[in-house]
Amino acid sequence: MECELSQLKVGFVGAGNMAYAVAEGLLKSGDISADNVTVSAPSDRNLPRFQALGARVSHSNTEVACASRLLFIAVKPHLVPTVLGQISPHVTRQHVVVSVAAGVTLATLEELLPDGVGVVRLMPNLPCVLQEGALLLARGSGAGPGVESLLKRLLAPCGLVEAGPEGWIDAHTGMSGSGVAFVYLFAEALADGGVKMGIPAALAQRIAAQTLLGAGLMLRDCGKPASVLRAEVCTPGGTTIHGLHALEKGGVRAAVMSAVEAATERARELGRK
Ligand SMILES: NC(=O)C1=CN([C@@H]2O[C@H](COP(=O)(O)OP(=O)(O)OC[C@H]3O[C@@H](n4cnc5c(N)ncnc54)[C@H](O)[C@@H]3O)[C@@H](O)[C@H]2O)C=CC1
Ligand SMILES: O=C(O)[C@@H]1CCC=N1
Repeated sequence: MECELSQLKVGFVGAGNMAYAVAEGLLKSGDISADNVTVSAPSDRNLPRFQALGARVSHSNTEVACASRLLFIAVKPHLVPTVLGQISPHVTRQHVVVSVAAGVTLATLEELLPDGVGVVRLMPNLPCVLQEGALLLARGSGAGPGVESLLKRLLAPCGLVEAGPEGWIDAHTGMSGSGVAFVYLFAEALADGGVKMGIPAALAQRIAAQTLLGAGLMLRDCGKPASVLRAEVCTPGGTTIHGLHALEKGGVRAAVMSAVEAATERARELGRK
């Protein structure tokens, strides 16, 4: 990808939540110019917010492929073969194609695109929209370390960006892509517990959100593992250890591990053709 970043043409096929979160992050990096970004979707429904970012929009996926060098595929997994079938004749070795589709493997992407094209699997999560995502990427054989460095730089405003072997991507999808929803379920339950104990629902929901945010920030920024922070909250004979005992009796650890396992297995299943 031999050009000045300010000249780099970026495309998004698919204009949903993930495309928007990634596009916003790229533009926040300051390296990419909004008028070098083109986005396609079959209807106008999702396009105005991309226009508001300054991007150009289209109903033609091939137009986006032709106009771009760095091309994000951000449609639902079952649509990836159709979309790659459309754009493949317009993709060259000058392109890097980055798929965010859950489960779709590098081998499938490489098979559906011309030989030698650099492909990357990127798994973001919804908090990318607030620049607090957790993203993991894996490169195919046609994408060199320079592509990894470039993506890490461009996506840094989306949150934590790490690279790893492809074998980790489905697990990251289960743990973090889907994991966001597991945390929301916990937040709902925490607030419901507050309501059960007499706190009004709206207040309980705000307190639950702040509790998760505070706990998350401490976990990320204090340098202590979760087990240590948890122990610090537990006064001997106090309230927390009684609550934790109830959670353990409910099998919460096993349930969360099973949720990550089930979501990972589903990602693997989506990847099988
Ligand atoms: N939502 C999430 O939390 C996460 C989603 N993903 C992945 O991101 C991808 C997109 O998901 P979302 O953004 O949530 O979906 P979405 O439903 O918000 O967006 C999909 C977009 O694709 C467009 N589209 C449909 N058919 C098309 C076609 N033939 N050509 C071009 N565009 C077409 C739709 O109009 C829509 O703009 C999926 O593959 C999903 O697995 C990955 C990580 C997290
Ligand atoms: O549920 C899904 O399939 C997508 C992938 C990760 C989060 N949402």
